[in-house]
Amino acid sequence: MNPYTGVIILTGGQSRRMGRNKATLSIAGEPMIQRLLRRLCNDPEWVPIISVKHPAQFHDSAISIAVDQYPGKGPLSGIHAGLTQSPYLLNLVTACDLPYASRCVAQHLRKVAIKGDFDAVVPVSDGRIHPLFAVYHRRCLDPLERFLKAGKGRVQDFLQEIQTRYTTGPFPTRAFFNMNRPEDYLQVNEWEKGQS
Ligand SMILES: Nc1nc2c(ncn2[C@@H]2O[C@H](COP(=O)(O)OP(=O)(O)OP(=O)(O)O)[C@@H](O)[C@H]2O)c(=O)[nH]1
Repeated sequence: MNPYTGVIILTGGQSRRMGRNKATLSIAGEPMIQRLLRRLCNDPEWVPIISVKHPAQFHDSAISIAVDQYPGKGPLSGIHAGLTQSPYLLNLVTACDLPYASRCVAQHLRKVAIKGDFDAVVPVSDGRIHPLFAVYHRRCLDPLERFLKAGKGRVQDFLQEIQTRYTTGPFPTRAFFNMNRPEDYLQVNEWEKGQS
């Protein structure tokens, strides 16, 4: 198996609940997108692809950008764009609002995907599935395209149409903590203060 894995970082959301762009929220002086690049892509075998709604949203000549082809369809649209752009068979998809996204978890998901040859490997923690920190095989692209063309958009529904493996870990605390609202961001800042 090719050792390279795409890391598709979804940044094309509207951040309505947060009220400001979650991809650029700063944690200990570091914007979320940079934090994710550092945490997940500090090994050359984990190659970032930034999934955006508009090309103007992010620019870095060293990083591949994937632009939504199904605007308004939410995270699945970003996953579709990322998989279209990715030359790799296996791809970690991550939301941009996960401050404690963990490469150990990503590696575990990748191993499970390789061992069982699944279309997607999705973690389950505290009884909740986390499809926005999950590994997707590139062959999800065709079924995903059909799904989106049929006007559908719910991630959970899509996972039922492919060979999805759910895995329960154990996973590190907070690995799937996501910041949707200002109070979640405040909570992360409190945790970070406790670290210093
Ligand atoms: N590329 C792309 N990413 C998206 C899209 N919608 C959501 N995302 C990303 O998917 C992840 C989860 O998004 P949500 O928190 O469900 O939605 P959101 O639009 O960011 O936030 P709300 O407006 O508060 O629902 C985030 O990383 C978003 O940036 C989209 O249409 N395109």
